[in-house]
Amino acid sequence: MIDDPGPGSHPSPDQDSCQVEPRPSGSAWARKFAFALAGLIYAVRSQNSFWIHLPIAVAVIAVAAWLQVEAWRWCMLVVATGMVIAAELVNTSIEMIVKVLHPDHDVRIGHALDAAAAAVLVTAIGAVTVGLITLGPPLYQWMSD
Ligand SMILES: Nc1ncnc2c1ncn2[C@@H]1O[C@H](COP(=O)(O)OP(=O)(O)OP(=O)(O)O)[C@@H](O)[C@H]1O
Repeated sequence: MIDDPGPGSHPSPDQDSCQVEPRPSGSAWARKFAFALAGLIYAVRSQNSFWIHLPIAVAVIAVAAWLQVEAWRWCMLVVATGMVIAAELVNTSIEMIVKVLHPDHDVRIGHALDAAAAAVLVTAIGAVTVGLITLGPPLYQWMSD
C-alpha cells in the first residue's frame, strides 16, 4: 500500500507515472480538494500580490452586497474576480516551478514569466472594467437618490 503523504506533499517520480487512474472515490475527491486548498493557502501566504487582489475582491463583494445588485451583476463580478485569482495562482505556480527547475537567468524563461504576469494584468484590467460597468450604474443610482 502506498503511504498517503497528505496535502502539500508530492508523490515520488515512480509513483507519478502516466497510468490511467481508477475513478476517484469520495475520499479521493476530498484529498484533491485538500491539495487544492493547501495550494491556495500557500499562494496567498507567500505571494504579496494576493494582499492587493484579496482586499479588492472583498471590497467589491461588500459593495455588491450593500447595493443588493441583481443576479447577473453578481455573476459578472464573481467570474471576473475568480479569473484574476486563478491567473495569479497559475502565475505563482509558474514562478515557483521556474525557481526550482531553472533558477539561472534565461531570456526565454524571462519571456515566459513576463507572459504569465501579463495574463494576470489582462484579467485584472478586465475585472476593473467589469466592476465599473456592473457597479457603476447602481452606485450612481444610490448617489442620485
Ligand atoms: N530565470 C529567469 N530568467 C530570465 N528572467 C527572469 C528569470 N527569473 C525572473 N526573471 C524576470 O524577472 C521578472 C520577475 O520575476 P519574478 O519571478 O521575480 O517575479 P515576481 O513577481 O517579482 O516574484 P516574487 O513572487 O518573488 O515577488 C520576470 O517577469 C522576468 O522578466
